[in-house]
Amino acid sequence: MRKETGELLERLRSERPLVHNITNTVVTNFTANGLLALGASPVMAYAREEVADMAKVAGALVLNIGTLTAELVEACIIAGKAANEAGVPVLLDPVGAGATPYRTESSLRILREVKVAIVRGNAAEIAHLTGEIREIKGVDAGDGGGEAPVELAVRAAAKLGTVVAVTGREDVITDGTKGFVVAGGDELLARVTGAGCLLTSVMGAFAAVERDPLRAGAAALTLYGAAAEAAAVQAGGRGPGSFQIAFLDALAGLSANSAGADAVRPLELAAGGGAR
Ligand SMILES: Nc1ncnc2c1ncn2[C@@H]1O[C@H](COP(=O)(O)OP(=O)(O)O)[C@@H](O)[C@H]1O
Ligand SMILES: Cc1ncsc1CCOP(=O)(O)O
Ligand SMILES: [Mg+2]
Repeated sequence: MRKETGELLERLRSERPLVHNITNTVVTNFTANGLLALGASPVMAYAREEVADMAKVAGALVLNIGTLTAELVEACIIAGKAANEAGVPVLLDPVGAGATPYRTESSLRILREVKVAIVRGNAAEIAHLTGEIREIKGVDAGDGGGEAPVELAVRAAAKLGTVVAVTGREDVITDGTKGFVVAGGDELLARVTGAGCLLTSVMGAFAAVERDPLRAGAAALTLYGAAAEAAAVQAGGRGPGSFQIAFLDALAGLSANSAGADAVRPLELAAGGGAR
């Protein structure tokens, strides 16, 4: 897996895939800079008049409802359908699902009308999409209720019929029957707004160069965690501001050897679908 992750990073850097983001007003600049630092080519395009044309020529489409409006949700659906027709992978970040009914309903509507390759969210957001209640405060997860994210991710993937990534201290990506658990990262990621949103877009960049969403997602999660660890060292305890800048540098500095040998392990599922 480590070798494959390095190869995917090299492929990404040579192909520089166009990632079409329909995202929120908080994280637009950070997302574009993070994708550029990694080696992808970001574009933000929201107008209903153009989203289908942009999505069709992109390597991946990332839908993010962080500052949703009725117009934005319509744009997501138009773009998502065009991407589906063109065979372009679509990712969804259901920011704040569960914080308000409108966020939950809009995420579920997108999932009904668009074939989504990967949904990535924190534990509270993913739980709310499956109809379970978890503590959520705006866009931030609570403590996750103590349950291992593996169980939640497996249940959500089965219920939503798509690959699901649940992130937090430990990350999980699964299609409900197999997947990966990824360790690493740094707590400072939770102190930088947009760290989750950028991660979903980074997963989009990998999905553009690797059609297996589990492998693409695992590579993105592994390298993102490695970049965070390098940035924390570089920031030297100065805090979230220094870390944010160091993190962009660390994304640019990722190499085939950056992924830790034991950062990612295959998800083992017991007979009957439960996690072991
Ligand atoms: N306590 C933590 N320790 C290490 N990494 C973390 C921690 N909390 C979040 N992360 C990382 O931060 C990134 C964003 O995840 P998360 O905070 O779950 O998303 P969101 O910002 O959407 O709530 C992921 O790479 C995740 O692994
Ligand atoms: C603070 C905030 N409010 C609406 S969207 C947003 C950004 C959320 O970003 P992330 O989920 O990546 O922390
Ligand atoms: Mg988020």
